[in-house]
Amino acid sequence: MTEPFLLKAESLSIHRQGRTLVDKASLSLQAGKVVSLIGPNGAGKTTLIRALMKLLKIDEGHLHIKEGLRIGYMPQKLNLDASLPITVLAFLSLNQKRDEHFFESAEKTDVRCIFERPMQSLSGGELQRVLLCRAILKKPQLLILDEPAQGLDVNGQAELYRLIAQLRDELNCGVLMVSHDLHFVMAATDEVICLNQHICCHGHPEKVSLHPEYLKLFGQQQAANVALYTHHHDHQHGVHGELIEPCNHNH
Ligand SMILES: Nc1ncnc2c1ncn2[C@@H]1O[C@H](COP(=O)(O)OP(=O)(O)OP(=O)(O)O)[C@@H](O)[C@H]1O
Repeated sequence: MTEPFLLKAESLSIHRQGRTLVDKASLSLQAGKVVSLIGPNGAGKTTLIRALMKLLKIDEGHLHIKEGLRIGYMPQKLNLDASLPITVLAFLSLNQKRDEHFFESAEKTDVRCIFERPMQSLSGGELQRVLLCRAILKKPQLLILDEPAQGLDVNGQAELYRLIAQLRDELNCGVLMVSHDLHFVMAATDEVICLNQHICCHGHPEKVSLHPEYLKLFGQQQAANVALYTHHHDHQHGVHGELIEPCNHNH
């Protein structure tokens, strides 16, 4: 019998140095579904996803992982040694054959054109695309992305979330991503899990965005986002973004 889930966590708790970092968290991930993990700084998001990948010891609870599950992971940070320059191509080739799939993955994530560039010279958006490319090289059934759009401007974020949705469709993989970009999370996610050590609320983005626990944690930020996206535009911009003085219509 095939399991309906790729990964299922039941009441996972992680304690370190007398502190509870994750408290009885339960979740389930399926092929073709995007789940976003949101929560304030220090809420335990990275700790939880590292535990789901068995990179950290779980103190209580159960973790069921589909046999042979291939996970592609995009970490939050990449520590590169500045004294050891490495090109994008060499970085992606570490432990990886340069076969047809390798070049297809590079095409999909649009990194082929930067193969010869040193990793240290990449812009934030280019680096995120390279890390995403590396995450899909092993043909993952589950993609785990830790703040994939960090440091990108609004257009860069929109582009990256579009790419993630496209990869989900093409690979039919499950996606679990940690995000702080509530605006995009709400638009690009099948399920939102709001974590603050314990899971405060979860479900469809529209439902979660109205949940009292969510509003307590993110109400102000959401209000600011709404203000940002619906600000009163009482001026005009020229083609280069310059401000054009309002005209006086004295007819
Ligand atoms: N090995 C450890 N021992 C003790 N405390 C730890 C350990 N690892 C993480 N922590 C603490 O656990 C808390 C949760 O950290 P974590 O990185 O999971 O949060 P996060 O939700 O991913 O935060 P951010 O949004 O800032 O990335 C933090 O207070 C962190 O200092």
